[in-house]
Amino acid sequence: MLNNRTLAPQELVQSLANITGLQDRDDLAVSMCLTVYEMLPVMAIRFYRTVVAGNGTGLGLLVEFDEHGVRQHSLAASSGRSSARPETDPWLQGVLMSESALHVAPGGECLIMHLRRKGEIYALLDIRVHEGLEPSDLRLLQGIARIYENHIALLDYGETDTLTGLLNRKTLERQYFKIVTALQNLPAIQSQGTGRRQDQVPAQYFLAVFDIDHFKQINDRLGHLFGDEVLLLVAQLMRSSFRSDDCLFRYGGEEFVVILGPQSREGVMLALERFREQVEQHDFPQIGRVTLSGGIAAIQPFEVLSMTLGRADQALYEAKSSGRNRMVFSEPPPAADASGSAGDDTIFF
Ligand SMILES: Nc1nc2c(ncn2[C@@H]2O[C@H](COP(=O)(O)OP(=O)(O)OP(=O)(O)O)[C@@H](O)[C@H]2O)c(=O)[nH]1
Repeated sequence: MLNNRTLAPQELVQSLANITGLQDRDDLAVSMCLTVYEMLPVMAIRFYRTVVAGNGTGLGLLVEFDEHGVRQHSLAASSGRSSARPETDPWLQGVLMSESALHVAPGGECLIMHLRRKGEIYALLDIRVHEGLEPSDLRLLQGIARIYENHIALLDYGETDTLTGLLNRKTLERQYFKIVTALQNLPAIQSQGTGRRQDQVPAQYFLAVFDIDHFKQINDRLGHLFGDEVLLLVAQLMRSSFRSDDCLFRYGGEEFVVILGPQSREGVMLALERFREQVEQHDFPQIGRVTLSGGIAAIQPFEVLSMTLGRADQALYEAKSSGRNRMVFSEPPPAADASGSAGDDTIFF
């Protein structure tokens, strides 16, 4: 069924105000779809997020909007990894590779629009219409897309650490809360699953804390500017070493946090060891060799951030006191099993 509604200007402004009032990117995607659906004569809208797959960039369906209402697919911890099936439509894949921001299918009944973030394609909006949109509708659509992109840029600015460009401490709290909420809802998510093997994702998330070894000596010997340069280089090494859907934070000073998952304990240890070795082997200008130590804790569904951080910190302390330049796993809290820990279970989406 075609949505023939045309919004009055005051409703339009209200809709746009709603978009710019949101901080959660998943809610933002829903609000964006709702606005377009209400504003233009469309039949259906799909919002895809770009996801990094093994062999390049793919698409994950995040929101579907049509006459039946809205269907939102879970993203794994909002990390950009869609739990929905990956999109394999060759036309959509082609659009993803293209430079042009707006694509109209022959016949005009399908429009795809790029949504960009930091110059890269961040999402695709797939709009199905009964007949081609008017030029004025297209301009309206492009305007909404600009508002969305500008708002994402502002969110990015508020969520990142100015020196390293990594996510900041405030964002860690929000991200952590999202993960534990998803883990707590695990049984509900499981019951909605298709049960297909390829839809199964290991349910464990991990939090790792790193601290640069003897960083004070670097500052004392060469000055804070050199110290800052080391922080910057470590952040760059983090970006190149970890997967793009791992969440990287500067926690404060020379402490960094990574949230990894869903992953196995072995996979996490492998990733962290690889990063530790990369830092150890990197030639830091004027300084030479820099090492770091880390502590890792599995995130428990009913544990608050300060407790998980506390366990990771304790493991970090052990890494420091047993010689530095190493990663140490924290043991789960004694009550973990009784509290509904996901353990080695699987999240079904
Ligand atoms: N350059 C720079 N230094 C910082 C920043 N934040 C914290 N520091 C410094 O980081 C140093 C941390 O030193 P310590 O906590 O004693 O630890 P460490 O020297 O790394 O020793 P270990 O952690 O035990 O290996 C202090 O000298 C802080 O002043 C920053 O943003 N820039």
